[in-house]
Amino acid sequence: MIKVAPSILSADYVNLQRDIEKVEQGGAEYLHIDIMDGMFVPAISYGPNWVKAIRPISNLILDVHMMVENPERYIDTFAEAGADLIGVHVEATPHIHRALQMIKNHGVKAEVVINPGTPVDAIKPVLYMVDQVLVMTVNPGFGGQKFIPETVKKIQELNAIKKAEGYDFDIEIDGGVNDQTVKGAYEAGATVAVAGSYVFGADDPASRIHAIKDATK
Ligand SMILES: O=C(CO)[C@@H](O)[C@H](O)COP(=O)(O)O
Ligand SMILES: [Fe+2]
Repeated sequence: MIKVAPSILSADYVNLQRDIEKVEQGGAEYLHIDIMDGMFVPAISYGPNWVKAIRPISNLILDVHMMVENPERYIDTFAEAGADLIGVHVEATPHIHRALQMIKNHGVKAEVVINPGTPVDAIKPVLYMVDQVLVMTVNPGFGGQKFIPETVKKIQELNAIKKAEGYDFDIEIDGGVNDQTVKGAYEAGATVAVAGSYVFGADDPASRIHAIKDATK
């Protein structure tokens, strides 16, 4: 069964604690926090103070997805704010190995992220050192977009490398995930599903978490 990471990008910010409690009680394992800098992606979302504020009110794994140019500038700040896992895009820095090393030096789980247009080959040299790979299933920047089915082939390719090399990283998917789109990705090897609008778009987010999990039994 896949692990679920609700993305607070689609939560009700005025009632954030209530929404976080709903997904925690609903069986989610992670809480996905999208950091957007207005440069790597057009939108600006929120920063490390949100991670710091959420840390004491939740036991969920705080999964920080940095959509930030040159993420090395802010890794220390997010680690100190209480992130459990930090993801950096291979497209956002010429120093992906250094960025991942910085995350690991804090004792925080390190994730490398690839956009739909980036081949798995681009991250092969760092796969030995990561705890999680995030395969974007939409182009990053906004919630509520449509799942790109062609990305499933990349999950398969990554899973084949994982098995051949004996790596034990998780494979996360992010974008357009619901109880239908998650199926093919899960069969291809995805182990963690981010879902924003699908989960928080319902009056009862727990039912949507269960639907994703039931689809991957
Ligand atoms: O990183 C991103 C978007 O760039 C995501 O984490 C979104 O928050 C996913 O939203 P949905 O596609 O599930 O609505
Ligand atoms: Fe994300």
